[in-house]
Amino acid sequence: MKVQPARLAGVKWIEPTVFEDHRGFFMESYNAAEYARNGIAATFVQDNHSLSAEAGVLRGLHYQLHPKAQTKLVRVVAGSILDVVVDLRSGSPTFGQWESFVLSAANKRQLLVPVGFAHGFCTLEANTEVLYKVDEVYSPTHERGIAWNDPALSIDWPVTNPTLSAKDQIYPSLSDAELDFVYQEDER
Ligand SMILES: Cc1cn([C@H]2C[C@H](O)[C@@H](COP(=O)(O)OP(=O)(O)O[C@H]3O[C@@H](C)C(=O)[C@@H](O)[C@H]3O)O2)c(=O)[nH]c1=O
Repeated sequence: MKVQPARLAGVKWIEPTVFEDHRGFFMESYNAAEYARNGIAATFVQDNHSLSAEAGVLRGLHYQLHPKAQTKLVRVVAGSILDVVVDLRSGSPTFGQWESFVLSAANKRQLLVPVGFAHGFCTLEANTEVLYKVDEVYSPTHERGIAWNDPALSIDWPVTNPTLSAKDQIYPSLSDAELDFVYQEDER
């Protein structure tokens, strides 16, 4: 596997080793020891799987507060997404900045989203399935969000009129969001 640091410190772009043959392919989509050797030492406790039926479904921007803050390891097994992370860490040189990545069933890439980031994605194809591991369980009382279209973020989404959940239509802007993340110098 290859792991590359993203522009935003702590975010990692992962290229698994894929073995292709006449039957199709095989890959280790996760291996605790190998990922730890590559600097991804989270202990994952929950696996999530979502299907979005149409292109232009946007889920986000989501995070959980401490003590239920989550590291996420994201991949796509059908279709494709534009995956977006936003730095929410107080004291970070890149606070409020976003970065995006295309994850697809075809490219088999994974994205490591550390604690301290809001996460969201927009589907680029119908019937897109996203799988992600998290290192803290879901906690509705700690769940928070930021408006996907906050002008202060000005994220370059692939659609202007996405399909949203009711919850995602009323999240506040970054300036009004409740945050409890602090940037640590060693977060590379
Ligand atoms: C996230 C989550 C939701 N649920 C339930 C709550 C709700 O009834 C239903 C759908 O939840 P949501 O609308 O929050 O699902 P969704 O909008 O897909 O939320 C997800 O979005 C992406 C971008 C993330 O980063 C995830 O962490 C998560 O927040 O599933 C769980 O039971 N466990 C979970 O871990």
